[in-house]
Amino acid sequence: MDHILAQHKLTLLRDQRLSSAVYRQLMTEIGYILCNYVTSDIELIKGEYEFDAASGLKGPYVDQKSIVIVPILRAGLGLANAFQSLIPNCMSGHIGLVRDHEKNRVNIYMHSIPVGENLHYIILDPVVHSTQSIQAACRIIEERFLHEGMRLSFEKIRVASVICHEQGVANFFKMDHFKGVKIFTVGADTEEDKENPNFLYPGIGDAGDRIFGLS
Ligand SMILES: O=P(O)(O)OC[C@H]1O[C@H](OP(=O)(O)OP(=O)(O)O)[C@H](O)[C@@H]1O
Ligand SMILES: O=c1cc[nH]c(=O)[nH]1
Repeated sequence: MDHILAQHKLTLLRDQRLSSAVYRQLMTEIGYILCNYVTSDIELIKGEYEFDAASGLKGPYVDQKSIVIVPILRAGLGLANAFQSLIPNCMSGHIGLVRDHEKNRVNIYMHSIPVGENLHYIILDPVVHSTQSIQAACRIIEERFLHEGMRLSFEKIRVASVICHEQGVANFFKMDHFKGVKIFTVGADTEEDKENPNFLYPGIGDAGDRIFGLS
């Protein structure tokens, strides 16, 4: 996402000296810009709203309930306020995941996902690294559809992120299973931290810990 203000704010987020308050604020500000981009190509269910009863004049409006934001806990919550501010009547789903570095997998500890025809899902996760977390999130949404006897088109899933690992995302797009998923990101790092390859370099640190005041 080539937006100069988003790039500027990503540069600031990379600063390890930031307080959690400033980190969260920057994350929210990036969230507003991301929300604008992520929703710009969604074929939303639009209608006409009569805003003047006397003249019968109408204008276009969006069926906000056709959008489901899905923050991946914890760090995805850092983007949720921005999306909820701009789409205040959207639905929210939640997916709780945590990476298990030793076993090289993610553990799912909760999920709550509304399902329906014509819904658009926006997965929120500031960091997309190996992509295991967004893969798990996509599969959970897919399974929820199957459970309800419906088939999910992955074209209905968008991912909003702040920083991605270039190689991780390239690998993700080679997987036929997730064909149709779009990832929106502000920056892409090519390197991992030499001392701890579970983190990107320069990255934005441990997003969950930094948002919630643990580092
Ligand atoms: O693409 P991946 O390799 O899966 O890594 C990205 C995930 O890792 C972090 O979450 P973490 O598991 O640390 O949990 P947290 O959000 O609770 O900190 C981050 O918030 C992403 O969800
Ligand atoms: O928070 C996170 C998660 C994965 N990789 C990172 O660099 N940061």
